[in-house]
Amino acid sequence: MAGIFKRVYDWLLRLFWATEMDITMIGLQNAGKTSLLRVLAGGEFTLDSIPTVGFNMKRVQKGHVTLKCWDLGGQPRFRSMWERYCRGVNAIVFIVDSADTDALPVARDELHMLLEKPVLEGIPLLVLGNKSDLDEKLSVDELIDSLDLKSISHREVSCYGISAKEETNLDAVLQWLVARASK
Ligand SMILES: Nc1nc2c(ncn2[C@@H]2O[C@H](COP(=O)(O)OP(=O)(O)OP(=O)(O)O)[C@@H](O)[C@H]2O)c(=O)[nH]1
Ligand SMILES: [Mg+2]
Repeated sequence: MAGIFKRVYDWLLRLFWATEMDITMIGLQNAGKTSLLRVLAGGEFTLDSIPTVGFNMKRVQKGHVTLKCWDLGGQPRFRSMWERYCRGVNAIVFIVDSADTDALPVARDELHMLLEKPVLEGIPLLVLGNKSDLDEKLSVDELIDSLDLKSISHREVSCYGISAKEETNLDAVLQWLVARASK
């Protein structure tokens, strides 16, 4: 019975208070952006995910909020597009493979270079250390240090550990994003 009330309540919220927000997901190749988006959108996790060429877009529904998620290719040849797709969005999600310590210095440099662009000033940033299911993963504190997140100013910054594979902490990700819908 409670389930029916919840569905009717969500439907009324959507009807009278529908909100759409833009989210851009960036990060180096193989971080797990496309895998995360696929799982958030209700799809299955696959180990043989194909590298993104250009970008991919999916809508994710969370209550009355529709998250329009732009998932960009992370290979070097696509990184020059990141800035364009980050302009004017409600939040930027930067994803790293938390078990790939060799890639972190490059990820840090790419992130800081992007955030220096004046046009992106103030846009909230959510950093996700993906693949927390792997033994070699770094902790959130280690990620904050490796990516030098404490030096970032003039914007909100949060960092979570997640696993797209095991669907760990994904609800916290959606809640964080939805809370930035009207900002
Ligand atoms: N163990 C584990 N593997 C993951 C996880 N998320 C993604 N992967 C794997 O990591 C690889 C890369 O995933 P993608 O989602 O294609 O990575 P991407 O960031 O979209 O890569 P580009 O599109 O090239 O930028 C795939 O083999 C995925 O199966 C995770 O949470 N845990
Ligand atoms: Mg991809």
